[in-house]
Amino acid sequence: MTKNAPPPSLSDVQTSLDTRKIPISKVGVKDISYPIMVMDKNRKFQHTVARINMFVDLPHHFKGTHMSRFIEILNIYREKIALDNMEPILQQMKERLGASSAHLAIEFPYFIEKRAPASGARSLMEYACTFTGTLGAEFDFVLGVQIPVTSLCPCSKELSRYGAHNQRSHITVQLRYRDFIWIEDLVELIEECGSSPVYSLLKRVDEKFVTERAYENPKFVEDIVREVTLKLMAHPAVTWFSVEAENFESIHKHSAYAAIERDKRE
Ligand SMILES: Nc1nc2c(ncn2[C@@H]2O[C@H](COP(=O)(O)OP(=O)(O)OP(=O)(O)O)[C@@H](O)[C@H]2O)c(=O)[nH]1
Repeated sequence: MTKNAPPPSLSDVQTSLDTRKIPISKVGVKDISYPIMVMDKNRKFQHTVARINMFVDLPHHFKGTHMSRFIEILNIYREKIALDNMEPILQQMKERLGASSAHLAIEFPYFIEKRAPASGARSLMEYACTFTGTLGAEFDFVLGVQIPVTSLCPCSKELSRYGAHNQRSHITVQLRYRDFIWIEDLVELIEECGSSPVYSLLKRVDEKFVTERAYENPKFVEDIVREVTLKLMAHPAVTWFSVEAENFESIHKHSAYAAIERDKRE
C-alpha cells in the first residue's frame, strides 16, 4: 500500500450476527484505574483513584459489545465521575451501547481525618468504599464501606487468668438509602460496634486507652453484626442493608465470620 492510499475499510465484527441465541447478562470492561471525585463532609470534595467496572447486557443476535465506548463515556465525565453522575453515566451506557441494563461499580479508597482518643493527634485513615449502580427500568444504588475495628474475644476474656485474644476485624456494610448519608457518619456509627476503633496514629497515652477500651468491651463476630443491625434498623434513611464481619483471629490461622441482611421496605 502506498503512503497516500485510502485506509482499508475496517469490518465491524462486534455488530455481526451471532446465531447461538444466547443473550449475555453482563459484558464490558473491568478494573479500569481512573481518577474520581467523592463528596467530603469537611472539605467539600476529595479526589481519589478508583477501580471501575462497566457492564451492559447484550442481546443474543450481536456477536460483541463495543468496548471502546465504555472508555469514551468515562472520558466525557473525566473529573466529574462522582455519585451525582452515576445515573447519567449509566444512562449513557444504555444509550450508546443499545442495552436494556447497565452496571457501574466503582471501588475507591476514601480518607477521613481522625483524632487519636487521648492525645487528640490527627491522622488520615483509609476506608475501602464502593459505589454500585445499576440502571434497568429503574436506577438502583448501593453504597459500600469497609470499616476496620479491633475485636476482643469475650470467651477468651472469661476463661483466661490474664489477657484475651484480640485482632483486627473488618466490618463491611452495604446499604440502600432514601436520604443522603455521609461516609464519615456511617464510619462513626459502625466503629462503635467493635471492641475499639482503630487509628493510623496512636501515642502511648492512646495505646493504653484503646487497649483498655477493647478489654472492657469484648465482642464476638456475632455481637458485631447484631449491633450494626440494631443501628442500621434504627437509622431513618437506610432502606436496605447487608453487614459482614470478619475477625482475622490471632489464635487461629482462619477468620471468624458473620453476616446479616435486612430489607426494611418489606
Ligand atoms: N466485543 C469485544 N471487543 C473486544 C474484546 N477484546 C478486545 N476488544 C476490542 O475492543 C475494540 C473496540 O471495539 P469497538 O468499540 O466496537 O470499536 P469501534 O467499532 O471502532 O467503535 P464504534 O464505532 O463506537 O463501534 C476493538 O479493538 C476490539 O477488538 C472482546 O473480548 N470483546
